[in-house]
Amino acid sequence: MGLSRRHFFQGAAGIGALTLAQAAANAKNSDQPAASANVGGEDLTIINIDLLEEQAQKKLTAFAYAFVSGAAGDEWTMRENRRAFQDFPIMTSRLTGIKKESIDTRTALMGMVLPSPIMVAPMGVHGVVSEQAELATSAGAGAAGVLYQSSGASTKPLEQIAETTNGPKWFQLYFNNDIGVTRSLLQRAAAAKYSAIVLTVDALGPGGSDRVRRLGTSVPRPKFVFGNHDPRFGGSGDFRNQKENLTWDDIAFCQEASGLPVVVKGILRAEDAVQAVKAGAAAVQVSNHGGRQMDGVPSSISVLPGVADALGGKVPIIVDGGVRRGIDVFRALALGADAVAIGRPVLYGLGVGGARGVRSVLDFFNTELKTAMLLAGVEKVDAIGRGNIVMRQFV
Ligand SMILES: Cc1cc2nc3c(=O)[nH]c(=O)nc-3n(C[C@H](O)[C@H](O)[C@H](O)COP(=O)(O)O)c2cc1C
Ligand SMILES: O=C(O)C(=O)c1ccccc1
Repeated sequence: MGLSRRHFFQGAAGIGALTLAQAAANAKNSDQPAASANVGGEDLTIINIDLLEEQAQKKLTAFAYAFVSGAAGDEWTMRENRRAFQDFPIMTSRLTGIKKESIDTRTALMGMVLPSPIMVAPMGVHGVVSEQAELATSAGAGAAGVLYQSSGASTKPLEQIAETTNGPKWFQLYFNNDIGVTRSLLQRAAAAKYSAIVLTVDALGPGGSDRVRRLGTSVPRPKFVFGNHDPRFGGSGDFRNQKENLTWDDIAFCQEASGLPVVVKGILRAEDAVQAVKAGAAAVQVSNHGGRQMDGVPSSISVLPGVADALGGKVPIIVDGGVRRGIDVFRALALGADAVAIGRPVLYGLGVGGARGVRSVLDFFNTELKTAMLLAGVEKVDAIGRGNIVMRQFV
């Protein structure tokens, strides 16, 4: 099997294959992150993410740590998100003549060229972790040159977040029962120059966990603030009034109301991925919400190859869940992802080191990814493919 992967396609309309060179020519976002202003906090030396989590546990309030680290039920899916990477050992190529300086992580995605295939997954209420909340997280992501997926349930309003980051950004939507509220959020996201809508389809609300419940009233509980719905910031509606009975038609609504491409987040089943594209999705995000909604569903990485085969390169695939090492990013790319989103580690970085802590976490992943590419003998992200994995399950 060859190592080369499919070309990238732009949008659900199938405009055609977009090579890296073409995408670079079209790119709205520079492939070099702009010099970052006002990135506060503290640079962190990250040995690994488990050690960072230990530091975060010491520094955060008991509630904040339980809220971020927890997952639904017995947390089997959350553990499985990490364990299942081990089902896919990496196959390397030797004597390739590739050297460190020529490793190129640039990634063509939805008409942009990103410096790396790593992005920040949408997470609600960063205010629970840090006073500056999403303003610090998004600034840190921008400084690292990493795309920021901004949660619809952010503490700060989406406009303020957009002003703070100098990097590319997508807006994640929790579809409101009140269609007027949903339309207004979509229009605000477009006006604030988010370049895609991420429609989350796997969640009913904030993820509860036994870790949070067992704290009971023994610890202070912050009030969740939802900046996008706060009338003081031009918002309306109640965040909790979320539409449970989403249908395929809601994808087209998001596209039409915003004029932006729609990424459907929370897909596990290959048939759902195909249906999402038929319904107008410009990309699919394979995810189980970090195991925070339904426990017992499979890990993201285990279902990724099936989704990739079913979509056959028609639209880009983003994957998230349990990514804690550069080699995890590498494995996800090899199994068919075009980009990889990181969740909890980013909030641990925020809690321990503010904006600079976030940048340190993202730099850690980028550095580890480059090392993995060098050691595997692959020069470009686009050339990472199934040939880089020992396919024990899928031969
Ligand atoms: C504290 C927290 C809040 C989250 N909030 C959202 C959210 O608002 N919207 C959403 O689509 N996903 C949300 N997620 C899920 C993440 O986008 C992502 O799917 C998951 O965290 C990835 O797994 P990882 O944490 O193992 O990297 C949240 C996850 C965490 C940990
Ligand atoms: O906790 C979550 O996983 C989540 O999606 C969420 C939703 C709303 C507010 C905060 C977090």
